Amino acid sequence: MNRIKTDICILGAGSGGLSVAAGAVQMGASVTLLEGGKMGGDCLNYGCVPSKAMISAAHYAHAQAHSAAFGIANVTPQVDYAAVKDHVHEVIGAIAPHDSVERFEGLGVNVITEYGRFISETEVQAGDTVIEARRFVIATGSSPLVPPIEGLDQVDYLTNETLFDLRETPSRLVIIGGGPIGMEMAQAHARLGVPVTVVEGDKVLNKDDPEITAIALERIRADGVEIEEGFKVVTVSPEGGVTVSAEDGRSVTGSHLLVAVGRKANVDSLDLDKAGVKYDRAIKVDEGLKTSNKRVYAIGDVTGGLQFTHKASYDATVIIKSMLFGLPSKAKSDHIPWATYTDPEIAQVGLTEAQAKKRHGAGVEVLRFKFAENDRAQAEKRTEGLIKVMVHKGKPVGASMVGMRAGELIQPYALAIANGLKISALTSMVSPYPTMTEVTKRAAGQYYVPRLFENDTVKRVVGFVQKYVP
Ligand SMILES: Cc1cc2nc3c(=O)[nH]c(=O)nc-3n(C[C@H](O)[C@H](O)[C@H](O)COP(=O)(O)OP(=O)(O)OC[C@H]3O[C@@H](n4cnc5c(N)ncnc54)[C@H](O)[C@@H]3O)c2cc1C
Ligand SMILES: NC(=O)c1ccc[n+]([C@@H]2O[C@H](COP(=O)([O-])OP(=O)(O)OC[C@H]3O[C@@H](n4cnc5c(N)ncnc54)[C@H](O)[C@@H]3O)[C@@H](O)[C@H]2O)c1
Repeated sequence: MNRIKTDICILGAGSGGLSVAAGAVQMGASVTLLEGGKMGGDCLNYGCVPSKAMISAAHYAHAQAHSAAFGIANVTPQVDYAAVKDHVHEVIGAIAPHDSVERFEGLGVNVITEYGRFISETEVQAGDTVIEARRFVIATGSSPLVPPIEGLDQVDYLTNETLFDLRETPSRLVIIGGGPIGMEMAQAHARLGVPVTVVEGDKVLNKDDPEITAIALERIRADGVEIEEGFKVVTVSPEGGVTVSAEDGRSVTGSHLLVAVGRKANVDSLDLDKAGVKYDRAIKVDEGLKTSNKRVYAIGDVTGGLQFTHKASYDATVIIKSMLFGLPSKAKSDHIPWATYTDPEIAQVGLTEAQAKKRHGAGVEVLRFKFAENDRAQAEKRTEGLIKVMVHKGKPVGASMVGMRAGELIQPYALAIANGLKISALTSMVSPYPTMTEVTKRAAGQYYVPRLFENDTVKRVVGFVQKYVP
């Protein structure tokens, strides 16, 4: 058995682990990084990257079939599903060098391509190496949750770990779960010509503001996605390919089944008890992302909560400050945005309207601005869209958005909320015309409409100045 000593040992080379490794080694710490699966983790190999690459292919298919409004004849897209998957893997391949063993070794990180598990409070074993470290970082991510639904183990089903390797075109895709994975993949497949049914136990996209999601759902349904809400799957059978059935007797049959019902933290093989690290469904961390063993941090999906790539990278910045410089550092979550890449996209930062009213009561003002009033949206014929901004004491506390590229357009509000800026910071920004981002400024401008345009005092002052000031 080899024994090595290092300042920082990181378990998992996904978004969180790689961010810690790159930051810590370049600031002078000795770093050992363990990865038993693929470098880049879920995001690169089975998550964000392949899903967005598929969505991009679906966008081109949809555009071919919907160009007549611009004076260009619609054509029926000739989709080669296997070639779409080639494109997906090309994109993964293009990004992979950035996350590779070679790049990280080049930065000075000691990379061990093995899974690690704790053997004591200060040691981890990976293959035939025992690593003793000053600090450990658990960044082992999450896996698709496969619920104990009767009959599910009797059929072939897909998850995000296998979907992007499927090369035969489904004749009908049934998706269990109408969260972001389910809805992004449903619309992408529908646009690529695959009939799709989503079955959802609750409401689809239920973590977002319903006024916002209703606008996206209109277009998703128009693309041909069938949605069955209140359809909690209780049995699955191989009948007719694959059939899912709900408690109330409804059933849906397809050729392929995608299970997208949430995530399970990767804690099982870590021997956390030997490290004195407490966990239940996820690893428990304090505000500084330390576990119950103060030498061990946990970041990203394995801690539950918001499960996004940018959240895992943010967690990395929080712990680097405390591990490398011994400074106090606390993770916040109010300023973490998210976007769901349906078309139109849905984006959120801070509080939704319901959350803001619950937290701040009647003191919350909700500003609204429709994309239809934006000239660029008119030129693009993408007028379906809405931004809502929740303001408390002159500061935005949340923004919810639906519309073309909402994931990009939400960012001025992510900046404002992260830095506690006033709504006037948004209105004093000058946006180039004609851009979609003008909607963010125009929404903020609504704050001043009653204060400036519907205000008798302002009118009196202006009248006085016009009459008496030369
Ligand atoms: C289909 C899909 C689409 C998504 N789209 C988006 C998106 O558009 N935007 C977004 O922000 N987020 C998206 N996400 C979420 C995002 O992928 C995750 O939040 C992110 O990957 C979490 O990063 P992480 O570092 O915590 O974990 P991961 O990226 O999962 O990395 C964990 C790594 O740890 C390794 N590992 C596990 N156990 C051990 C061990 N014992 N020793 C060593 N290594 C170990 C694993 O092999 C893995 O490589 C998506 C997820 C899915 C499934
Ligand atoms: N654009 C993005 O940033 C993006 C995209 C995809 C995934 N993700 C991340 O991955 C996570 C997981 O996504 P997800 O869509 O798998 O999970 P999710 O938890 O967001 O949604 C799962 C859905 O499945 C439903 N469900 C559960 N059991 C069911 C049953 N038996 N029958 C019918 N419906 C059932 C739930 O009610 C829920 O709405 C997300 O929360 C997010 O953090 C992010």
